[in-house]
Amino acid sequence: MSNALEILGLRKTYAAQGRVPAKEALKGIDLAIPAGSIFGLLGPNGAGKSTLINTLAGLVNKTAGKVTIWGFDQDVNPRQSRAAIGVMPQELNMDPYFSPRASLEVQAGLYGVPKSERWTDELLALVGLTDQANAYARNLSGGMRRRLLLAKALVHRPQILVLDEPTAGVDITLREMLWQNVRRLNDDGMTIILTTHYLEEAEQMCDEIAIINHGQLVVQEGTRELLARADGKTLVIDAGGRVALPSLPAGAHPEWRPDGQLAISYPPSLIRADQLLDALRGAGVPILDVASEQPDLEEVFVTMTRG
Ligand SMILES: Nc1ncnc2c1ncn2[C@@H]1O[C@H](COP(=O)(O)OP(=O)(O)OP(=O)(O)O)[C@@H](O)[C@H]1O
Repeated sequence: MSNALEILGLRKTYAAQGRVPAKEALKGIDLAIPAGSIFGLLGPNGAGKSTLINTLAGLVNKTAGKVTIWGFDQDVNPRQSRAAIGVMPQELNMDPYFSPRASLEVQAGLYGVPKSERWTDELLALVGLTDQANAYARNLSGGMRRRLLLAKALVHRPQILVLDEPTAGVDITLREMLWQNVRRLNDDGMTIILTTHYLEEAEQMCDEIAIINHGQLVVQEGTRELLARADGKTLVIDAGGRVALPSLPAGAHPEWRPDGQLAISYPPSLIRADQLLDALRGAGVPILDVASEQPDLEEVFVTMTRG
């Protein structure tokens, strides 16, 4: 399987309700998600990310387009395509009287997982809920509920795991635990698709990223290639304090930072770092230390979703 998921011409228009007009949330999305990847789906608020994910999960009926999950067309083989995907939703609603163990058993029943193939205890251990296995869900903290949602998404051992904002509002310990789990599942071959508003997290976790805006795909690319699109780097120099600067190659912008460091931003497509260093050295500017800063995903994201 080369692509875990293929989406062609996906459209979704929410019907008008009363005075609320119809809303075209997805305007023809094409997307191919490689099997085995950790794939980030990014976009500003209202871009259509949840609509897309809910379409994959079968929670939203698409208006048009074709969705193929693990080789199964969603409309032709709904059962197989549903079995290949597990979704951890954003909302934390759950039955207050079900224990984590009972929730997982019910979920496994819904997916038709035979008793002999269930892995409830392993799942509870995986998400760190062994001690709470028999507690009422209403007594679980927000973080524990989130972990239970992750376990629920995994009961039928899907090939593809979709995480909708898995770390929104969770503390750093839980966030790390979630990412450890995600990496472990991915190492075992599971394809991971996630949405997040934390771009640093996407930069660290994702092999490939798609950005959507106003219901349209803006870009889909490897994380490294996407970062390389931003033609801006910064050379940060410790000159031992503020000194007079020579004129620098056109396109370079020097600036003194509050900590006394000299930051020169420049387009690497036009200027090489050694040209800047030569110009400084030639003018007798001391270079006690030097570091290079790359643009981050945040900058690329803002540029690509502007307007
Ligand atoms: N059930 C619905 N009925 C009508 N309109 C909807 C419905 N769900 C979403 N929308 C609209 O569709 C658009 C896309 O919403 P969606 O929730 O998919 O965006 P999102 O990218 O997930 O946003 P966020 O980052 O805020 O979660 C928005 O304009 C939203 O108001």
